[in-house]
Amino acid sequence: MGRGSLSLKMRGDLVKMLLKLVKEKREKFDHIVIETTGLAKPSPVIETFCSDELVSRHVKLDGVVTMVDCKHSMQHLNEVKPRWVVNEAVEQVAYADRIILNKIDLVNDIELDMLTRKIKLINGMAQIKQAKFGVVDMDFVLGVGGYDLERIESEVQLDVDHEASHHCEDGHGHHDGHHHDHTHDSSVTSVSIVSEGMLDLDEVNDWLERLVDEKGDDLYRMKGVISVNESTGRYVLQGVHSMLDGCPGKPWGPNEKRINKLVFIGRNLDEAALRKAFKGCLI
Ligand SMILES: Nc1nc2c(ncn2[C@@H]2O[C@H](COP(=O)(O)OP(=O)(O)OP(=O)(O)O)[C@@H](O)[C@H]2O)c(=O)[nH]1
Repeated sequence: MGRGSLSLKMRGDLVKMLLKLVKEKREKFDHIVIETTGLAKPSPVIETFCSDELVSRHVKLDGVVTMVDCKHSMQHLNEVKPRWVVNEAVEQVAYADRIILNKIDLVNDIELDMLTRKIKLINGMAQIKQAKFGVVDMDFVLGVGGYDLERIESEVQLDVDHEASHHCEDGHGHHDGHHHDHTHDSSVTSVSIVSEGMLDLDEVNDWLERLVDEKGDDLYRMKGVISVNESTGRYVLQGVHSMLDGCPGKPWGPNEKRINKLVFIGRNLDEAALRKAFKGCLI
């Protein structure tokens, strides 16, 4: 697909092409893989699947896979653009469900570690795999279920260490590196909240509706598994910009710790405000 943003015409072409494939060749494929150029913004392609009624009736967006060239991408991720210009490299990392760190043979361990940290600060949600010549298991890139509420649980695998690398309450010895990353950071980051406790579902809904109303454009993706005062007690959520989706998840086990896990990826996220709003929903 072409460069830059997906114009209305290109989006129309994409819709036409998808519908044609479905109509004429439905039995001949299991998946459709769309490869964008290195300069494409992912959100218009994603939106095409979520907002076009005909398309969403026939095909489902499985996930966004981003291939990162370890040798050259740090330079692109750090590129400072004018305020109104998006950094496509950052956007492509931010929207990804899966990230392949390719060409690891061309960088040393320190470079690889710095790049991995940089990427995790932008996207604390994606699963990351290292590769040479793009070799990864098929399962890593197909059948991802990145937008599937039933799969949210396995997608939001935040542990305490992971959490520590995403904000400044960090006592794990990589404080310096973390700080360093922040000072050069682009405005696209992840905020993850991992916390025990029960939440009032109505309050959560009010909070998130307000959030997407006010910040929908800047809120790229959101996923969460939370413990609530209703139904089975477990509730799963996912969102892209102003589209929010949620439903009860599988019940908590009798001895299972009820840990809320939420990840937000977006531009100019106000971490303190998100944490405060989360706390405000605790019962
Ligand atoms: N050493 C090394 N070379 C690689 C690896 N993967 C790809 N290459 C080589 O890098 C060169 C450029 O390939 P890519 O970076 O994949 O470029 P491309 O995907 O064809 O081009 P774009 O889609 O425009 O990025 C080719 O010669 C590949 O053989 C790798 O893991 N290690």
